[in-house]
Amino acid sequence: MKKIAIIGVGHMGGAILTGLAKTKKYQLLAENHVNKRVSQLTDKYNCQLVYSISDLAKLIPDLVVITTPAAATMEIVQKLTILNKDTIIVSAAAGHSLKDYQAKLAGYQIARCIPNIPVSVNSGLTGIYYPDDLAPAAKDFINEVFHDLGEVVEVAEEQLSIVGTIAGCGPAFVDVFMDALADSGVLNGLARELANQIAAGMVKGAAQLALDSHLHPALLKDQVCSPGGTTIKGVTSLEENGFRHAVIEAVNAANQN
Ligand SMILES: NC(=O)C1=CN([C@@H]2O[C@H](COP(=O)(O)OP(=O)(O)OC[C@H]3O[C@@H](n4cnc5c(N)ncnc54)[C@H](OP(=O)(O)O)[C@@H]3O)[C@@H](O)[C@H]2O)C=CC1
Ligand SMILES: O=C(O)[C@@H]1CCC=N1
Repeated sequence: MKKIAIIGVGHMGGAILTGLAKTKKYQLLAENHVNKRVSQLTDKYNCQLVYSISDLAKLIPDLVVITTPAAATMEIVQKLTILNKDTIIVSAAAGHSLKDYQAKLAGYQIARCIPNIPVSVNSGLTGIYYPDDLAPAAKDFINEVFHDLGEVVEVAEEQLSIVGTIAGCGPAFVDVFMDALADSGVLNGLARELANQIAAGMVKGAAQLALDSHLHPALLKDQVCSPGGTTIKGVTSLEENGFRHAVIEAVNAANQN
């Protein structure tokens, strides 16, 4: 069984750990500060937790996934030179270029990715940048792991930021949308739980239809808007209130780093 280590078991690291645990394909390792939240999670998923990079190195992971805050990442990366040279490293931390990693980890196979939080339910979308000189076996293994967590989109490094903003930050934007939909349900007398269920189920179905049909979203929208009907009145209200502009501005705001 291949060993996968997560460094920094926060929201993202925990989501990856959770999704990978469900596959039962890998031996899972984790490194974090001493933290009850983390030990509870690693206990739940039978994942070996260590508190230092030197202890992690002794376990000889095949793949290390870095999910630490950007500000802490380079300090941690510096310590990774004690890992076995065959260890593949993939960083999910935003804010550092591949060159930054290569400068500190000469000779290692390294890639960058931006996953999203639905990896915890194996329905994620991960943008990955593979440098040209990455060994095919390393690329194949990273691909396999992130395919186990959902969809994978291979992108150039300069596209990783915007892909990561839409896919990585996007779940939060959709969550705000779902919460607002549920609020409107509650305003109209629905119980909160039912309103949440309806909002999430609707978003899931609309996304599935878009994926399965490959139709442009505008055409899908047209299918719902009956002439003179209720939906076009709602769409008109969204346009009047700058919904599209608000979404584009949100992505632009999040993409500034
Ligand atoms: N959240 C998301 O949806 C996504 C996040 N990312 C990226 O993932 C990274 C983490 O984000 P997120 O999970 O949201 O943040 P969190 O704050 O939830 O998690 C960070 C984790 O890293 C741990 N940590 C901090 N410093 C160290 C260290 N020196 N050594 C080991 N572990 C450390 C923290 O431990 P402790 O809490 O004990 O201090 C915590 O468990 C960021 O770089 C972010 O850009 C990328 C895509 C999506
Ligand atoms: O909020 C953040 O900075 C990270 C990057 C993508 C999603 N979460």
